[in-house]
Amino acid sequence: MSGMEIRLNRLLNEQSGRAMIVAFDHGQSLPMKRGIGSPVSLLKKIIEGRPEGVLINRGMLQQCAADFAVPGAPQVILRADWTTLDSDMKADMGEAYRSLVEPEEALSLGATAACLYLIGRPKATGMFFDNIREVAKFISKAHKVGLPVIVEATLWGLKNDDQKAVDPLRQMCRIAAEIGADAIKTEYVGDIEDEKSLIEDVGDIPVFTLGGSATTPEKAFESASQAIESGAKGLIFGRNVWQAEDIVGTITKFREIVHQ
Ligand SMILES: O=C(CO)COP(=O)(O)O
Repeated sequence: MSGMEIRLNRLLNEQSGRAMIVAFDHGQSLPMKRGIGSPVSLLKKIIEGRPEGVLINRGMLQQCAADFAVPGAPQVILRADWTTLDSDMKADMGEAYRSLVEPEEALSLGATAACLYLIGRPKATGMFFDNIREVAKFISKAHKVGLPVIVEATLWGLKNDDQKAVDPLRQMCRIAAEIGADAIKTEYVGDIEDEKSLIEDVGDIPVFTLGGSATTPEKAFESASQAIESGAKGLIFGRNVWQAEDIVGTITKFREIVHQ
């Protein structure tokens, strides 16, 4: 077993073999809702809920390194890139993608894994060429130092109307798997059989489901359950966790769904 596999398995719960991961990497690419408080106190609450991992950017990891250094703290998944996700930013500067952190830096910052976007169907087709090359290069460098890479395969490009269209999304996930992703992060497409087909099509690597914008707790819990029923290895949920009134209680509920 390689260092990469050892690190990837650290993300999984020892009983269920699955993971509830909280994404808190939004501030780098999206406007944050006013009044939700300091990112440091939010991150401390997230850590208190004891998810298996937290997806964050370099800056917040630097500010909260001590909280991740205590025994039993969640594993760190470092967001290693940036893109224009916000519609105002897209209107202002167009679609763009850059990787920001090298695999060696991710390791030295304490990351167990890194996460990078692969954004399907941008209007600016050149962006996809850059995106796929940068992710593939990152994977090849990361594997030299034993760092697993989660590729976030999406249809967030401006050419696309339906971000959950199963066949083009299945293709994006397959591309991510083919360029060497160790795990995939992608949408729950809203139908268990469709999601199963997408998960099956990437082979043997784990697929984690992302959350999307905040909805009612009932809807978020339902789509989380369906994603797990489809065969997802876990959740990487953000706004439905840290925009909730009771962050720790919400993580506990998602953990029950994932580890049932
Ligand atoms: O994809 C994510 C951020 O990287 C997950 O966060 P959301 O659940 O808020 O969409």
